[in-house]
Amino acid sequence: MTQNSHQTLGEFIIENQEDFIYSTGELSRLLSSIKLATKIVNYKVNKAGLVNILGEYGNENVQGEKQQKLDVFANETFIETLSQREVVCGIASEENEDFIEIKANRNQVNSKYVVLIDPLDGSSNIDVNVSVGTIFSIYRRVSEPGTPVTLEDFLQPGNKQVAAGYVVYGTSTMLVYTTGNGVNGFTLNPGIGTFYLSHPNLRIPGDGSIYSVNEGNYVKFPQGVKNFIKYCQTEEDNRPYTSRYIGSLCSDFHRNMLKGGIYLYPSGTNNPQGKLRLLYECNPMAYIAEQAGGKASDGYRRILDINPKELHQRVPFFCGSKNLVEKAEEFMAQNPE
Ligand SMILES: O=P(O)(O)OC[C@H]1O[C@](O)(COP(=O)(O)O)[C@@H](O)[C@@H]1O
Ligand SMILES: [Mg+2]
Ligand SMILES: [Mg+2]
Repeated sequence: MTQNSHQTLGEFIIENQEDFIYSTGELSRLLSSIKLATKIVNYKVNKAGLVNILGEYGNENVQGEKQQKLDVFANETFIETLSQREVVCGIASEENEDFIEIKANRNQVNSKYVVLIDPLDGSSNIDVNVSVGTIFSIYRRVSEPGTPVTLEDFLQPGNKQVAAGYVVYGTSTMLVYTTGNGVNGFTLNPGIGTFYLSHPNLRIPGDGSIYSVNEGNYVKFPQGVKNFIKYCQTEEDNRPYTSRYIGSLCSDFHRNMLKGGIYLYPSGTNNPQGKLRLLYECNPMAYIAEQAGGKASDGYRRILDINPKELHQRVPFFCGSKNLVEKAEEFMAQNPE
């Protein structure tokens, strides 16, 4: 792997494509298209209040959530940017009920990749100028190229991902991704419109003193989670830990990756499967966490080994520093649901 701190994302993608077992340059073109779509979304996010893109769009998505204008803009931007470049044969998105087969001139796009995407993560923070993100997950299709794309091409376990990443539109805009050879972070220089390698070889500290969970749901949590939160708050050893919760998965995950910590979105009496979606939120973040030395589970099972059944299925999510996730799992095992 070649790295120098002033390397651009474009150079990094090209210079490291040989590390990718299926390397033909196709994945590099796909990653470059995601980079382009990210810049277009970033341009809107940064001046959201000035360009009438705050507030609700007026529709509900398949999750029953009110779509924000920026959800729709980001969704359309990623779908258009990837489709026009014929770098994917199919796209599944949080904002679309079904997957989209990409056709060019009515013919099947001959790409071997499908992408699953959360175009705008942390939607509840858009209107209040708190950082939001984008999450993507890439697989090789399982159906034969040239044949219709199938649901099976998307319902693959996370351990089959060939690449995954997220973007944080925060104080600066960062894109963090992996193709299975470690995790690297790039910061956008808005003046030039170029991403530069700013965080090479990211590693999550094994331990940490930050826990991120919406404690407003405390009474609905499983006993194991309640006990883990009490453990974090107990004055003992290097505890109590610090509670930090932004309410944007990308931003909470990113902070915990840099500082050490755990993010939890457990099941609750109101949502037995939790809130986060396995395919385009938990799998990509779990792949990045593991590639950076961290861990991700649903409290019991490794997220990446879960066999998906539905496009928008949800799973409880425990992710971050290895020792903290294992501690939380200990409490879950002591109080099985
Ligand atoms: O407001 P809650 O229930 O704590 O949920 C916050 C979580 O939901 C999400 O906003 C879900 O993602 P979307 O915004 O993409 O739907 C996560 O980013 C975040 O961690
Ligand atoms: Mg999300
Ligand atoms: Mg979203």
